[in-house]
Amino acid sequence: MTRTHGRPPATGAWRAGDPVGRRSWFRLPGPLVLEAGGVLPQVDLAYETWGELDPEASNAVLVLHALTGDSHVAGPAGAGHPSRGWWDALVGPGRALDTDRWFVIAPNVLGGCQGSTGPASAAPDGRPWGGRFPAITVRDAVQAEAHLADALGIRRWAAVLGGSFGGMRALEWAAGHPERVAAALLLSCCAVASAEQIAWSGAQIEAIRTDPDWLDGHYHDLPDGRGPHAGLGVARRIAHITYRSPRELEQRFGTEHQDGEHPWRGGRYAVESYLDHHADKLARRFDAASYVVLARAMSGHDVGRGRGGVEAALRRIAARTLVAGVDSDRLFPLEQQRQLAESIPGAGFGTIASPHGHDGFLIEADQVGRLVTDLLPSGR
Ligand SMILES: CC(=O)SCCNC(=O)CCNC(=O)[C@H](O)C(C)(C)COP(=O)(O)OP(=O)(O)OC[C@H]1O[C@@H](n2cnc3c(N)ncnc32)[C@H](O)[C@@H]1OP(=O)(O)O
Ligand SMILES: N[C@@H](CCO)C(=O)O
Repeated sequence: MTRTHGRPPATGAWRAGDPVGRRSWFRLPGPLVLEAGGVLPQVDLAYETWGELDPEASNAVLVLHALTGDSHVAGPAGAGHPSRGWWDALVGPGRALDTDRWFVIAPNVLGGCQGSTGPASAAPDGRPWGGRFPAITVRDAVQAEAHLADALGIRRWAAVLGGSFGGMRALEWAAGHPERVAAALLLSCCAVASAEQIAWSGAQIEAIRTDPDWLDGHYHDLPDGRGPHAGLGVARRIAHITYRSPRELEQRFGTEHQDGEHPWRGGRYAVESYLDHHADKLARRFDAASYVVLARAMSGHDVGRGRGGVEAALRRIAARTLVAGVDSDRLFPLEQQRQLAESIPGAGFGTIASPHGHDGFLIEADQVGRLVTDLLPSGR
């Protein structure tokens, strides 16, 4: 296993109290045979860690990111990360995931584009996988993560945490490897993708595939960084609407025009400008083919597949489990999490109160922190 240790960047917004993360890469010991039938001959996972693994490897907490997240859970921008960690407030000395006690580890998902093997990575012929990258599932991603855990000597996670796509993987860990998960926090996720979730993703995927620079996914070696960036931007616009609540959009933007622009004269409403901003930001940092592969994996999520159905799969879970969702989430409605909690033996259920919709699990860090504290055992 190759490990390279990170250090605080020489410049950038380093803050007192920031935990020192280490960025590392792990190569799977052999080919990964995929649930849908393909094989990835070589797989690398990029991951970051905070804190120290104890000698018994008993204090490891796995944090799993959402669709366009990455391994950078905490800490300043820098070293390939354009912004601060996405759950920055949760990880560090004295925080909910206290790095004086817990060894926190976050991999970039299989199929991703922030260091782990994905469509932009080189295939065995040396050229980018592009459109040849095989279909992957939530289960494949967890299988790759299990190899990483093995390599680090972690037989059992003290806890596995994730929201949305990360929550799907956390659930898959708990149901597929019950003996390896002591506690699980399942946020803003579901047992099986709903028709509406698949429909939203399908529209986003179509936006990418109809971009003239999609080229069936074979765009990675086009000159000047050309690619289906416009299509990815449209996908993000569609997705971002589903990530926020109608009430929030109304209160923040209403019918306001963007400064200096008028919609009757070719200008934009403020809410359109806001979506443009999120589209541009994602198109700059994310690979469209990864987006397609991961969105497809989310649509294929079904924890009950091959396990006698959802109820039977959820009954296998042995972890102390807490399920929570955001009260204003229209993409992963709270009812899905309530049903999950009811079907998992002994699971607790919590509500994150937020006007922000699905993204509330990222934004309401204080409330998520309290859920983490409730879940993790206190004392040493
Ligand atoms: C770069 C990275 O994100 S690294 C990888 C980690 N990322 C992830 O895990 C993805 C998850 N993150 C996300 O989905 C989102 O970024 C969230 C949920 C964290 C954002 O939530 P919020 O903090 O509520 O941000 P919000 O949706 O209000 O957007 C704020 C941005 O919109 C911009 N904005 C607001 N109104 C307008 C407008 N009318 N026109 C244009 N831009 C606007 C703000 O300037 C701000 O820009 P900035 O983010 O570049 O500073
Ligand atoms: N906004 C988040 C939530 C997706 O569930 C992301 O882009 O990853």
